[in-house]
Amino acid sequence: MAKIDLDPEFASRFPEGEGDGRPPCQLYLISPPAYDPGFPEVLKAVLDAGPVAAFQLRLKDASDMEIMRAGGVLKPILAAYDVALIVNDRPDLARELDADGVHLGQGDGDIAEARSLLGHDAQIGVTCHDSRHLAMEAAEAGADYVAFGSFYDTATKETVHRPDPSILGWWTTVSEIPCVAIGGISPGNAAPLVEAGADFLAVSGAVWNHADSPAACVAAFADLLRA
Ligand SMILES: Cc1ncc(COP(=O)(O)OP(=O)(O)O)c(N)n1
Ligand SMILES: Cc1nc(C(=O)O)sc1CCOP(=O)(O)O
Ligand SMILES: [Mg+2]
Repeated sequence: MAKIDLDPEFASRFPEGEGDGRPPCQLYLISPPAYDPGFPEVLKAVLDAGPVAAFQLRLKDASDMEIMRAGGVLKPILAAYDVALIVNDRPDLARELDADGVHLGQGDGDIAEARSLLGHDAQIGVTCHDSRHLAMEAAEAGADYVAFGSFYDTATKETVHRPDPSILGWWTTVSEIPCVAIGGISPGNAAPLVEAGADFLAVSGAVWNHADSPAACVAAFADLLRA
C-alpha cells in the first residue's frame, strides 16, 4: 500500500549534518472539484511530469456512486505510480474503495471511528486550520498527518483561517507526524512554506487550472522541491 507518512529509515540516508531528519517536502494533489471522463488521461500526464506522493479525491458535489466510480477508475492509475489515494470526508467510501486513507475536516467525524473502520495501515489526515491546539489534539487522537491552511487566497473553497508559515516550523519541532500546507499554493509562492518546514504541499487549482497544462505545473513543483 502506498504510504505518505515519514519513512523512519529516510533520515539515516543523509550523511551526518545533512537534512533535518525529515524527508524533503513532497507534492499532495487535491482532485479538481468535478470529475470529467477525460481526467484519467490528464492524471497520467501529471504523474509522468514529476513526483506526487498522494492524491485526494475531493468531489464535494458528487453522489456516492459518482465518487465510487471515479475512485474505481483512478485507483489503479495511482497505484501504478505508487501514489496514495486519499478520500475526502468519507471513511465509509474510503473503505469501500480500499483507498489508502481519508482526510477529515473538523466536522467530518471522529478519528478513532475512522481508524476502527479503516485499520492500522490507513492514512488519516486532519484539518487543523491555524490551530496548534487542534493539531496536538489530532496527533493525540491518532492522525497520520495534520493539515494547516489556508496559507494564501484560494478560489477552490471559502476559507476563514490564515496561518503564519511559522506554524509549520513549530510543528516539526514538536511532532514527527507530517504536516501538510494547503490553500492557494502554486510554484510561485510555495518556497516560504517549504522553507518553514512543510512536509507536503497540498495543491488543487494551481495544477488543474494552469495556463499551459497541469503537467507543466507539476514539473514546476518538481523543480522547486528538488532545489
Ligand atoms: C490536505 C487537506 N487539508 C485540508 C483539507 C480541508 O478539509 P475540510 O476542512 O474538511 O474541508 P473540505 O475539503 O472537506 O471542503 C483537505 N480537504 N485536505
Ligand atoms: C480544500 C482546501 N482546504 C483548505 C483549508 O484551508 O483547509 S484550502 C483548500 C483549497 C485547496 O485548493 P487550492 O490549492 O486550489 O487552493
Ligand atoms: Mg471535509
